[in-house]
Amino acid sequence: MHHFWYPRKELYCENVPVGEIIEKFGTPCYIYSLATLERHYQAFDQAFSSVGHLVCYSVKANSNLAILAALARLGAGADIVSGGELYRAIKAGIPASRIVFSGVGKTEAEIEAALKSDILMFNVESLQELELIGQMASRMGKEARVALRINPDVDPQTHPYISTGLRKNKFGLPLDQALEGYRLAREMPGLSPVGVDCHIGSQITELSPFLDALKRVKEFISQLEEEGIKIRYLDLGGGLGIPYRDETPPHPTYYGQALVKELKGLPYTLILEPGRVIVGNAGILVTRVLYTKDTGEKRFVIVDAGMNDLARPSLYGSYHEIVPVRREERETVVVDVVGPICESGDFLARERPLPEVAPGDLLAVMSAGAYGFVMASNYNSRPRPAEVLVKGDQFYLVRERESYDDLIRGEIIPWEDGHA
Ligand SMILES: Cc1ncc(COP(=O)(O)O)c(C=O)c1O
Ligand SMILES: N[C@@H](CCCC[NH3+])C(=O)O
Repeated sequence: MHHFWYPRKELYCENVPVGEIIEKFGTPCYIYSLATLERHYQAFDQAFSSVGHLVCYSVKANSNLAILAALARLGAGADIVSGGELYRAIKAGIPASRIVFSGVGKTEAEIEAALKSDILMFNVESLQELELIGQMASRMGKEARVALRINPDVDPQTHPYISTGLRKNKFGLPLDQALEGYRLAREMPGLSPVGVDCHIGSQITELSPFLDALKRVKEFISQLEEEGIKIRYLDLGGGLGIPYRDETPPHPTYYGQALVKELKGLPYTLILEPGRVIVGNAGILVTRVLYTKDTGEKRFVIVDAGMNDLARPSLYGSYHEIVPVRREERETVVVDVVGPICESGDFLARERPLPEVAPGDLLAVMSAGAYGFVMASNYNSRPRPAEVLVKGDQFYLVRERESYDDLIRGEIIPWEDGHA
């Protein structure tokens, strides 16, 4: 469910006509619905209300400060994967005591910042990282709370680029190495092994991979207990999918029920790291048609948003619904919707039936709230788009469109200003 709708002929976000926002801020433009975001967070949180739990929103999905601050107000924690995400989460008011730090390549500087902030837990992904965190914590007179991320070797049946829980993926540790890690963590003075972590992939649309992973995690925890290692936190990661087209992922309520059923009576605080399911359908990308052309071979709709603004179609062949901002009686034609980037792989949709459009028309690319702006780049020296948040009948600019000055910030010509 989301709050993008057509009360009459024009697309609205909550109670604001999308066209009105575009008149003010131009295209391309990401537009987010606060009501959708809040509703998704609350539905997800509610699904786990019968057990001790903490929802750590996965910042990588959409890290705009306003989005993070809105979630912070609802009591969300954060799943971060970099020093930059730590900085954002704290700036947005998410307490460090609700932050978990995942990722295979944490640097010393990032670990130090997280230790100084006293985050809830490090989700550790290698034995070398574990040792480094232990040494650094000891040096700083601290004890780092850690979980090892185990790789349960289950197939999440998602796009290979976003599957993370197979043995061949770079994420986590195989069970035997993880066990070794817990033994090490128990002995090292700077470490307190308090959790077990597992995340198997993203855009998962079935319950079974989650349940398979949980089964292996539970078996692993029993093994730990046999060794006298008792954990408090069970972090099951994120990954619940959303409908982009005709997928039918389980509703968070059923996902919650299924996991909770497996955990009833166990003395763990459950941590969840949802990203896409919270923010994916709370955002759209609005773009303007620049030109149309029919090459005889194909019909193209050339728009002002490209793969630099929304990478998912080019990167994964992902499907995003595209709808006209103004609905009119028009003939349906099959087109490729392409951007201005000089790459043949720059498309938002291929072979897509769409109502015929003309230059100047606005199109909305739906379900673009997750892994949209965060993956945008400046390729072809294109400033990244504006981001706008809608709340009821109000709308707020939450990130300015980048300027040409932003594009060259930090660049230096060595032979100017006496440099060389
Ligand atoms: C460790 C970790 N946690 C959480 C997430 C969030 O995943 P999703 O947006 O699919 O919920 C990801 C991304 O896949 C991740 O790598
Ligand atoms: N960027 C991916 C998801 C990656 C999840 C991060 N572990 C997507 O757009 O679907």
